[in-house]
Amino acid sequence: MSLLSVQNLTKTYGGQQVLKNVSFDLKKGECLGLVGESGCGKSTLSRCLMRLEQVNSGKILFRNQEIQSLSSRKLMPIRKGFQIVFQNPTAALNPKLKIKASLLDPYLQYRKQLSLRYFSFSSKEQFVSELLNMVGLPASIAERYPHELSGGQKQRVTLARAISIEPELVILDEPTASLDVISQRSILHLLEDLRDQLDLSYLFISHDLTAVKELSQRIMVMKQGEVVDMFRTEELFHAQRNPYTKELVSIF
Ligand SMILES: Nc1ncnc2c1ncn2[C@@H]1O[C@H](COP(=O)(O)OP(=O)(O)OP(=O)(O)O)[C@@H](O)[C@H]1O
Repeated sequence: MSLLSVQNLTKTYGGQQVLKNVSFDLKKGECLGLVGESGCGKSTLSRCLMRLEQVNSGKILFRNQEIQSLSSRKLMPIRKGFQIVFQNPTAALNPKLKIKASLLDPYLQYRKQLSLRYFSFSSKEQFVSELLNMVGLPASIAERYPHELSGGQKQRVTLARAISIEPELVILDEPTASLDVISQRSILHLLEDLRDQLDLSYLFISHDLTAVKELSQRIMVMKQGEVVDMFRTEELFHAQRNPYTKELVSIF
């Protein structure tokens, strides 16, 4: 069974069709990479999948359940199964909240529907420290504010927050784009570790074909709102690739 199934998704802004019949499946345990030039609709797709935007037509099925037009109340118990990590961790964290408050927020929101497998909750302090430990940060970070952290540390915090309710799927929308090369590498390694330890599936959106190649089992290529190519990662250099994929490969 597919964890996520997207069928003929269409999204229009004004008169501009930004997503054109986008269809794909993502299997449990899989990392599906998504690449394509700036403006091709990658972030719009991720916002539609998260139901931050309403689609014009098409279906989004999570665990075989249609979610594209569910009410907020009906979506709530399903919504805990998928989380998103954005490109800019500074914008994703409330500057007025200490890290511990940001980390507790999703748990407190969903606690009635949660039965945790990997984390335990005996106290707020212990839970926050377990989360920080999972993303390679010291427990003392809990008492700090976002502006007291580096970009790499902030992205680790947003990852800790995303995994705190043990989702099955995490949408990674260019999670390393705002970081320096060394921090990018360590976040990629962390993503690999978290996937293995927490049995996660990823939709990994990135401009960085090298990073996508490293983390993903399959790669999907978008151009001007359409999926133009989809293949197993080891087939990236095969002759039958779409000309646009070949163009992307030649840049890297
Ligand atoms: N809220 C909006 N209102 C109107 N147009 C929008 C809106 N959001 C995105 N667009 C347009 O939709 C198209 C796709 O944008 P989107 O941000 O999804 O691309 P992207 O592939 O994620 O780009 P990047 O890699 O630069 O983040 C662009 O032409 C953009 O201008």
